[in-house]
Amino acid sequence: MEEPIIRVENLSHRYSIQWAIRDISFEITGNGIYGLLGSNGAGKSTTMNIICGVLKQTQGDVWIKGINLRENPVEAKKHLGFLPQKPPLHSDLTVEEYLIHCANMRLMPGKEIPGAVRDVMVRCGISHFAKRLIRNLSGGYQQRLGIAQAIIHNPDFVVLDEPTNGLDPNQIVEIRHLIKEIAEERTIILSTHILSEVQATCDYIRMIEEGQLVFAGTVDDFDNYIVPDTLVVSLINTPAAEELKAIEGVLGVEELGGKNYRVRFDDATGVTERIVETSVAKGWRLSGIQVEKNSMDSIFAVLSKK
Ligand SMILES: Nc1ncnc2c1ncn2[C@@H]1O[C@H](COP(=O)(O)OP(=O)(O)OP(=O)(O)O)[C@@H](O)[C@H]1O
Repeated sequence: MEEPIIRVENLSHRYSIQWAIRDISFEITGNGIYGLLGSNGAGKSTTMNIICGVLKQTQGDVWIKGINLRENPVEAKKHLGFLPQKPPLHSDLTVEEYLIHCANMRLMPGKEIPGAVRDVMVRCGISHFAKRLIRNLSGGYQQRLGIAQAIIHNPDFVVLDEPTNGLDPNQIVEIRHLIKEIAEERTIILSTHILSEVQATCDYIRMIEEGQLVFAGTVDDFDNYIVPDTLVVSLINTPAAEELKAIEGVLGVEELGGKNYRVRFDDATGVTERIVETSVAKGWRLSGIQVEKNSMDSIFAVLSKK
């Protein structure tokens, strides 16, 4: 069986008496972008800091490519890149000097460093700023450099903490594009509390609430976590709500104004068929019928029990 890129087993941590995270277990085998979701104080940073070897857990274990992070941190971290919320940039260095410094910190062999720096600058679209002081870069380019330092040693696993925080809308689009590109060859865990970011960027979701894992699945699984129970129906020759309510399987009808009705049901397929048939029989002239999906916000609220 394929070795997971990361395996987290029964991870628990307490700062003082209160547990910040409790018994979190998951593993990731394939490439792609995993969104780490959770409300404020849910335990995301604690989990990420442990996974990145910045914080020592109270209990449990983390393996990166089969290497135990607690027992063999230097080896495990060779496969790991990390961009904290505040990128660890040195404003008085140039882009190139800083990346050489990062490569040295990563214990890369000296002869590999110039090539690696060149490659990562091309990859992250910052080659033209190689000689520029970091303090003179815009926020978007500083974030590109933050991503470059996280992947300079070509790790299989990269953790990004709120990577688009503080960027303007154009920079956000560019950084998301870059993250998707680098995820083609590696696994990324991306922490965010912006649900539209998860929808735009991630393939999978892990959600933590009150220190426990409450969801693990694809973005589609998350989207469909609450089974829809309403349809929006548009009828050109508007009937009285009672007529719709009389259709078998319809549990309630709300008039939305114009030609639209919200219909609550117990079985989507059966009710849709019966509404279409009744509309034809009664000449209502159906112009639209669609199941109403729950928004990611409402699913997030249910999972975080708010
Ligand atoms: N250094 C610390 N000392 C004591 N308690 C802490 C410390 N850091 C975090 N906590 C507590 O641990 C719990 C989890 O916090 P954590 O920062 O991991 O959550 P989070 O999901 O990252 O939140 P946010 O989105 O607000 O950053 C919270 O109750 C928090 O108050």
